Amino acid sequence: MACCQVRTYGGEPTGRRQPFSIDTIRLLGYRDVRLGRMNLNYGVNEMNCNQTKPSIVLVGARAVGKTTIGRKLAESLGFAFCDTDELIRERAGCAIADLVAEQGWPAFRALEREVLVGCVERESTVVATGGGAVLHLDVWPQIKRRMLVFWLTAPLAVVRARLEADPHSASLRPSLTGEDVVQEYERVLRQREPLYRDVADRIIDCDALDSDRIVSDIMKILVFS
Ligand SMILES: Nc1ncnc2c1ncn2[C@@H]1O[C@H](COP(=O)(O)OP(=O)(O)OP(=O)(O)O)[C@@H](O)[C@H]1O
Ligand SMILES: O=C(O)C1=C[C@@H](O)[C@@H](O)[C@H](O)C1
Ligand SMILES: [Mg+2]
Repeated sequence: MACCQVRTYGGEPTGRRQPFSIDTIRLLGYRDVRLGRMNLNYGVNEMNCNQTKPSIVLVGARAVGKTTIGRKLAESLGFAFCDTDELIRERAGCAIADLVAEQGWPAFRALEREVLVGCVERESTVVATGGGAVLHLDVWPQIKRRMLVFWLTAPLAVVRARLEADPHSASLRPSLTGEDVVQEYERVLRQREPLYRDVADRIIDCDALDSDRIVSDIMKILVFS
């Protein structure tokens, strides 16, 4: 029986974070929680002992595959799935592009913040976030106390191609700056990369792999007892 969950922080005493190995931690069905060697030195944060299974949050740039991977990962884990953009659409009662056109990005970000805060209490859930969810700096410490955060990355060319090919891009991903969406992509990504890095417990380089392969790679990281 599980008694307590632990969360490890990868990183050096300097504060510079590194991806760490959570392979040795039985995060799911954890009868026996052990810490990787490096983590012993760098701090352990006890998580809520009543929580049954730690939820997983996916962050990353637009069109990197958070929704696609998140849905499949949830299925593989037997977890619930939720998507913050979907919840925002439900609350707004319209497409993201219409919300932004009518009320502007601040209205979208306000709803996004509410939805993110609502996700903090979710158990046994995979949460796919929107590309800008990391902008809500004050919410992430709460999220990180209870959930594992995976940052999905892929080469710029791969993501740009998906962004252009995705028929949902127009309604899901209106321009953030007034520039062409593909043009602004690289600059926005550069600005946000430190934020993704800062919240991430683990970085998943999706490269141009198919989604089943990415899910199976993530499943291998999560060790079952
Ligand atoms: N591994 C993959 N291989 C090929 N196509 C993919 C892969 N992952 C996602 N896609 C495609 O890329 C597009 C964007 O994927 P998805 O909507 O999952 O991205 P996202 O990260 O959730 O984007 P957003 O930040 O806007 O929510 C979709 O058309 C999806 O089918
Ligand atoms: O990168 C962003 O800021 C966004 C990404 C999408 O997932 C949506 O959340 C919305 O279009 C904003
Ligand atoms: Mg998405």
